[in-house]
Amino acid sequence: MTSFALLLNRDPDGLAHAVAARLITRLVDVQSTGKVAQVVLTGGRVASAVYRAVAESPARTAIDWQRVEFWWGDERFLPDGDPERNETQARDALLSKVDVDPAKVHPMAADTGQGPEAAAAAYAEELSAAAGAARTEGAPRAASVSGAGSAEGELSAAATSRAEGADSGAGRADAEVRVPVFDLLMLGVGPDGHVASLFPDHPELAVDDRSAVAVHDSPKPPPTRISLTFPALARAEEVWFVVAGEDKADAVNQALTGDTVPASRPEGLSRTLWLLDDAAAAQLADDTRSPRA
Ligand SMILES: O=C1O[C@H](COP(=O)(O)O)[C@@H](O)[C@H](O)[C@H]1O
Repeated sequence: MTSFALLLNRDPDGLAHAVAARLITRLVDVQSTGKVAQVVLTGGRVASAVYRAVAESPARTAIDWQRVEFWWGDERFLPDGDPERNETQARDALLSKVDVDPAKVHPMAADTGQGPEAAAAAYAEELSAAAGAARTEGAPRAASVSGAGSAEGELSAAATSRAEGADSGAGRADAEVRVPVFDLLMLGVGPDGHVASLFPDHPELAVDDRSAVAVHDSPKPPPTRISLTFPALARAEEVWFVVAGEDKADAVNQALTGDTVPASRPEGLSRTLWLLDDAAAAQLADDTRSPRA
């Protein structure tokens, strides 16, 4: 079972700084075990504020940025360098400010005329290759449901039990979903309860045979996107939802009290955190609330 916590902060700025401090600590903790940290970034306003806060924190020097692998949970399918791309925002706010290894930064492809389906397939290939590399380097940090021998050697007991549960479904459709085990997956939530670029009532919610998918007709601009699928989002040790603003309060309440919105589905293999500002938590019942971040 994943452990679960809800942590509040007064305003978006306080939230961003609190999440930045946690992010630095998480990366330091993962690296202290000798691993290259695998992080999945999200997009949006709070995420950018978190990245800026990390870049501005003196504690950022505790991280060996060359030993962090960066992935994205979703992307707005736009030309390279477009300011609306999640990649552009993360590069501007953080990745250009610290000494990352360019080979370890894995943006989803920009729109170069190849089409979002090809771009999503290429991302799935890249994830699969990274999962394979993790296995051959002797650090079995790969998650796969492709058979009983899948490499969950370093997963927590909870993660192992979930991975075994998944493995037991011989012949299931998600047999080809192969991604590294992410140490941290950050997710925003839209006012409609979308997570990554998985929108309510869209067909991508049901995709379970790939790790990345093209998204069309997104209700939030731009209409064309790429997103990790739910099976891929399920391969993270820690999932952090980072949400600010009154317009998200209904979606947060729905996600935490039922299974009516996409954001209710992702869960960390070992830990799930909901990191909210007071406005985003406004509709939660008092007994759902817990200590401040
Ligand atoms: O379009 C997107 O929006 C959501 C939330 O963004 P926010 O600005 O409302 O915080 C984000 O999680 C997602 O990655 C992004 O593509």
